[in-house]
Amino acid sequence: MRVIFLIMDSLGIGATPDAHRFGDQGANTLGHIAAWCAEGKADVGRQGPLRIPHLEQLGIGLACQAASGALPAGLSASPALIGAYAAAREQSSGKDTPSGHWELAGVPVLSDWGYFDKPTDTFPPALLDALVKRAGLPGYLGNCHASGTTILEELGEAHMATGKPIFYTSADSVFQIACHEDTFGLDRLYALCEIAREEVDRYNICRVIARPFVGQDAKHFKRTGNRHDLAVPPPAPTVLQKLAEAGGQVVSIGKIADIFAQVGITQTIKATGLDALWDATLAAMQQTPDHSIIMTNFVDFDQNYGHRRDVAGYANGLEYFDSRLPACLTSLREDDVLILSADHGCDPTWPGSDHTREHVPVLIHGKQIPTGSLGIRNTFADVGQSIAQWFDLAPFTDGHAMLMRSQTGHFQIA
Ligand SMILES: O=P(O)(O)O[C@H]1O[C@H](CO)[C@@H](O)[C@H]1O
Ligand SMILES: [Mn+2]
Ligand SMILES: [Mn+2]
Repeated sequence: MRVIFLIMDSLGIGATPDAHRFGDQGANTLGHIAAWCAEGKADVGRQGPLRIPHLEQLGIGLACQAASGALPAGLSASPALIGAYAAAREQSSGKDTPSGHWELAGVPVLSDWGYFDKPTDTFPPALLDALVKRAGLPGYLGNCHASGTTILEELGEAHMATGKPIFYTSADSVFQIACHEDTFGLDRLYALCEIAREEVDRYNICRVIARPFVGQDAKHFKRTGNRHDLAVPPPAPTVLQKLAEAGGQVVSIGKIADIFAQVGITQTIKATGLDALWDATLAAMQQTPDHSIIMTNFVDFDQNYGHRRDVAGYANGLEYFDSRLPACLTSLREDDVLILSADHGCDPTWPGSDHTREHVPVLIHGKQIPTGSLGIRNTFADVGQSIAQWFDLAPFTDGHAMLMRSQTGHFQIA
């Protein structure tokens, strides 16, 4: 058996009961995108109601309805279902990318991360001093909460002129560093991030993120695919690590290896953009042996559309993603299982530029997988627990398997 595990980064399907803790009551990434499309408010580069027929057949509309009480506008109430679907709630304390991925892989993060809360003068002086000293910097810019593209427009030129890196953060437990690839240098940025990783450990920060960019001036700055995330390792063995230790293959495509701090990954494939991520995923499906997990993170939904509050862009991305699904479905072997899910929401119609606390879809398809509802799941860890059961790995303390696999490879709703 192989599991093809595709993460549509930030594709939430409706606020969770605890969303008020985050100011996210009423958020609904998929629901609001579909509504805007149906109202003709997302006609840039595409037109009209949201068209995602293959995701619909996998149950995404019904999962959104189960989570939010409403079917996304334009989607069918009775699609010709080809899989089992659920809506899952996050148990982890944060709504960040690593927490979401780790919980999906069986390991929720119940402790709190450290956060840099203040909107300006954000970072502790001791941290800033240590970075300037250890990295031999002429100073720094930023030191605030910001959207990563807005801050380039504001400070990118000053950065080029002074050589001072741009430090910023968000509602997530992150320390982000933006530097120009040519004037500052990519290797220097990565080296600076390594130092920062050591320095932010004492603040219990989940990730340092290198945010390299290119371009001559504020109007033309563009972030590149050389983004690099330095995460702390997951707090306990994930299903990836368990399978790798049992001799299986774990293929990371895109950001997955970074998100898991390389733990439990046996092969890393880099790719940038929805098209290249799909190409790499389909190629890996041809080459990867039995007893393996292929896991891909489709970051564009989050990074290019969700955080940018770009509804039309998000809709366009979803329609493109959907158009690549048939090739994936026909590449599935007899006992392969395809899982589509997300790590948190990032509603592009929501105020600000941060993630939103939402249910995520869990869409499971395979030749042996029954069709129907798997209900509302109280933790994303139900996904990791299921995969562990399928591969006959030791069970997790969190989560309940959603579908049980018998010795003969037959699946049954648990
Ligand atoms: O605004 P940009 O730089 O895309 O950053 C976003 O990406 C980070 C990682 O997901 C989030 O914490 C958010 O700050
Ligand atoms: Mn994410
Ligand atoms: Mn994000």
